Amino acid sequence: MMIELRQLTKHFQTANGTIKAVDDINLTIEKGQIYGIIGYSGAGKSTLIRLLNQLETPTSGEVVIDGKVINQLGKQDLREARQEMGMIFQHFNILWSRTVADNIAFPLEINGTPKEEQSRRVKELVELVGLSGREDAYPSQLSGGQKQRVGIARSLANNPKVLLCDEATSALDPKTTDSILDLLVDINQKLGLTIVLITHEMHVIRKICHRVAVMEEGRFVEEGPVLDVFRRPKEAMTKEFVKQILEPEDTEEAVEHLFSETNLKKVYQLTFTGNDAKKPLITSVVREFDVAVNILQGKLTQTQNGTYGTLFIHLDATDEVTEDVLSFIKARDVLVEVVEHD
Ligand SMILES: Nc1ncnc2c1ncn2[C@@H]1O[C@H](COP(=O)(O)OP(=O)(O)OP(=O)(O)O)[C@@H](O)[C@H]1O
Repeated sequence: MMIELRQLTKHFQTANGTIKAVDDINLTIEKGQIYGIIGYSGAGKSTLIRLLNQLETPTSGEVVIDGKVINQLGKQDLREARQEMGMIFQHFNILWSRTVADNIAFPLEINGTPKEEQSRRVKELVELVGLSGREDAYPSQLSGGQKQRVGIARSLANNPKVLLCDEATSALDPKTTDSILDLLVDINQKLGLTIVLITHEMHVIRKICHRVAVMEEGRFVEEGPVLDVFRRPKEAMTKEFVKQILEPEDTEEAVEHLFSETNLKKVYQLTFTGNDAKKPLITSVVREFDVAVNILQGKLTQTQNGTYGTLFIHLDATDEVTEDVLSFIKARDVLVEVVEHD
């Protein structure tokens, strides 16, 4: 395992009393995992991520990174341990007076890496993050996505084992967000890097995380594989986040609309939870059975663990064939519910 938090607590004393920013958190993150922590503003996410690299020291508890209890290290050892953790930020934290190449070289200069080695490493990193050709540009000449690519390259300069991402895409538009998230997955796979990210956007969790924790008032109210949490959100807060990507009200409205526009009496709602894809399933139904399948509406979303979402279909077949088709679908681990018009 790469990261372990043991009864981790951080309290702040303020004029209005004690704030429990992080309150007795236990967590294990495996090597190579992309771990997401989601919560609203004030939940304690920033404090938690800052505890991971000791920008904050805990009130009590332990932060274990790659076998070392880093909140008990002396200065020199802590400096070394920190080199194994890169961090990227919402507002990029890049140096405006330096070129792309010199920004990326900065951490290498600081730790005295020889010039030649610096140039070699910068070239590698520029390629890795897709900035070839922009080495001599200044930050003001770059788009937001490119600035974050510089931030990512710089954070990787010292070959860290862990990358911490603090709302790394929150300042970017949706398309740029997706390209940066794709880059993070690419780096995770190529380098086997463990990634911990904090966000208030479910889309980010959905797109790249393997596991997620939902944080509220310093605690994790829910934790697990992304798909399990999507499938069975237990807490009200989690349901709100899951809604961000599934919008069930829209679906209900759409079905009402469907019934009012057509004279259909019965449709089937298929819920996919981690299956490969809808297409092969529907194609094989049509091949195997004497049935016409109308796909009425659907919202399917890809996660790191498979497809999640719902599809509304209408079947034009005899009752017997319909029964067989439904059994066939259910046998493929798809939940089937009947929606009837009343
Ligand atoms: N240095 C500090 N001194 C006092 N209180 C603090 C300090 N840092 C954070 N807090 C408080 O701790 C709580 C958690 O803050 P934190 O910034 O970790 O939350 P967050 O989930 O990251 O929210 P945001 O996204 O707004 O930063 C808040 O109530 C905040 O006001």
